[in-house]
Amino acid sequence: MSLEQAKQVAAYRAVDEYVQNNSIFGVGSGSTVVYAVQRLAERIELEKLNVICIPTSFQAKQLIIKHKLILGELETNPEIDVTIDGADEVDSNLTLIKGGGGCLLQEKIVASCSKKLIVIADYTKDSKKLGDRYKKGIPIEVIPMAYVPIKNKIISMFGGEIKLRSAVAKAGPVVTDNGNFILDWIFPYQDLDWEKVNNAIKMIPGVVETGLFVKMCSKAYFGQPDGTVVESP
Ligand SMILES: O=C(CO)[C@H](O)[C@H](O)COP(=O)(O)O
Repeated sequence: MSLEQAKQVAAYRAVDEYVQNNSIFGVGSGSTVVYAVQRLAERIELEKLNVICIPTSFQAKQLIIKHKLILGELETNPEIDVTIDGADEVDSNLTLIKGGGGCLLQEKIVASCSKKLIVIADYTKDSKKLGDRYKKGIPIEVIPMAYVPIKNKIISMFGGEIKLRSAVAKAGPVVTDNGNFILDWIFPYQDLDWEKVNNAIKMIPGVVETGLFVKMCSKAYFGQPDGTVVESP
């Protein structure tokens, strides 16, 4: 079974278990979420469900529109029943690294408004300790004018290495859906208190949000190479 199929089985399982009629649903971002929205659209059509979808990015909004689902916003629906989203790495405490796709700010806002955040991923994202699997670092969304001082401050506080994320089909940095830059912090591989690290980074002026999701995720589904799905916890 391919990695894509592993993503799909995890996504289908989560949507089947968590999406209910007359609910508000947060739509995460990334390649795994594409399968979740596919399944959601199938269920809505078959079961005639009433589900309002709140996007976490431009990509998520496009998916909602493409599948002709009901598009909502936090202004009118500030309380979300469940959000299903991908992750770059999930440790044994369900602490997440997110933002590999650059959408961490809106993902965290929507997750913070959700009664439940459910993660869907393939088996390569399932780790014991952050840094075991995802080697690109923790994404940090920053105000462009402040990226150099922020980079220096994080390195002097915690060490490691920081790269300004570069765009692929454009010269220069990635600019997020919110007009900001992304720093990828390759942190020293050691036992860190992620809640403290997250709070300390967030206190630096110019930091908008980090891709560290601590105590936010209720459950993770990992699609396996044999087509089964492993749940955590
Ligand atoms: O945090 C994210 C985007 O900001 C994604 O959820 C994360 O990068 C996982 O993406 P994929 O499902 O493509 O592996």
